[in-house]
Amino acid sequence: MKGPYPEIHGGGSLILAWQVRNKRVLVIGGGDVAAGRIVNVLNADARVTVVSPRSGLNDEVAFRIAQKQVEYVDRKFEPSDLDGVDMVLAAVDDPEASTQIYKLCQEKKIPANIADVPPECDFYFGSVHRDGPLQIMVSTNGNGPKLANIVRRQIASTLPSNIGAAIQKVGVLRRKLRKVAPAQEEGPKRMQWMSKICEQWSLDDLCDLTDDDMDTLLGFYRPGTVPTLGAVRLGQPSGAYDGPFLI
Ligand SMILES: C[C@@]1(CC(=O)O)C2=NC(=C\c3[nH]c(c(CCC(=O)O)c3CC(=O)O)Cc3[nH]c(c(CC(=O)O)c3CCC(=O)O)/C=C3\N/C(=C\2)[C@@H](CCC(=O)O)[C@]3(C)CC(=O)O)/[C@H]1CCC(=O)O
Ligand SMILES: NC(=O)c1ccc[n+]([C@@H]2O[C@H](COP(=O)([O-])OP(=O)(O)OC[C@H]3O[C@@H](n4cnc5c(N)ncnc54)[C@H](O)[C@@H]3O)[C@@H](O)[C@H]2O)c1
Repeated sequence: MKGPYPEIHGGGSLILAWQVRNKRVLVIGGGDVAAGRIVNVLNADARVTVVSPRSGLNDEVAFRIAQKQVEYVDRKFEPSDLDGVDMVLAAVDDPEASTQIYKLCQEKKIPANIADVPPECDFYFGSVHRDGPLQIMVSTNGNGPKLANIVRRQIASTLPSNIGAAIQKVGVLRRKLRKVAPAQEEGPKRMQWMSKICEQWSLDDLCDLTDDDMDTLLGFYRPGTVPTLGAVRLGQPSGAYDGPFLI
């Protein structure tokens, strides 16, 4: 029966923003695919260890090892490498080793991605656009990785060039707001106010917000009332403001 709720269309993946900061990620292999994986997890602030014979390292992986961006073990994978590891990314050109790695990870309940072997992946990578705090991932759920890349680039080309910078400013403002309006009394109103700022201010205005502007804005924070940036710049003191409001 068709209810009033969203219909279920199974067969997708659960797309999440996995917080791996300071988690231990083991990358097995040191070739081209491993190099890409390493960039992905370093950008998410993980602690990365690479296991691969030195003879198989590509230039980029060798560079990151030399720069101490990752820890390095110069040999083939051994099962003890999995001790204390939170995530495994395997990119080796040896199907037997890949399968052994995946089985061990399953036994130890360590989430694993084995490049090129979809049935041996607890999660797939996607094609990612990054602009500061903004990340957009496109997945074709294993159907067409090249098309994921094409769709991602098409989406990215439609985005305003200052969207990442604007989002970064909103992040700072939200953190300041939470101090001014604690959740117990102000939770829902605070969220409404933040949503209105995002809807009514232009991206340029958000980008232009200085630290001082934010303090002024929050100085006359009143739930349900959103001033313009121009009004903020007039620097009216807290509570006494009756200039041009947007709502
Ligand atoms: C997103 C991205 C991240 C990354 O891996 O870096 C990624 N593949 C990328 C590129 C790419 N990979 C391949 C080609 C050659 C052209 C082609 O085959 O289409 C190209 C294109 C290129 O290189 O430009 C070969 C390939 N890939 C897989 C197989 C095995 C198979 O399909 O059975 C084969 C061998 C097929 C064969 O031998 O025939 C499998 C997977 N690849 C995935 C992710 C996962 C599903 C993602 C999704 O469906 O959306 C999944 C399931 C598992 C995983 O690896 O996590 C990255 C795009 C990032 C970007 O560039 O923006
Ligand atoms: N999913 C994808 O998007 C995608 C794209 C291209 C290739 N691939 C696949 O990913 C795998 C890796 O590709 P690549 O281009 O990086 O290959 P590559 O040949 O450049 O690198 C293989 C690496 O594995 C290392 N290695 C081999 N056996 C090992 C072991 N037992 N322990 C530790 N390290 C070991 C080698 O030293 C080398 O560094 C291949 O199976 C390839 O077909 C996947």
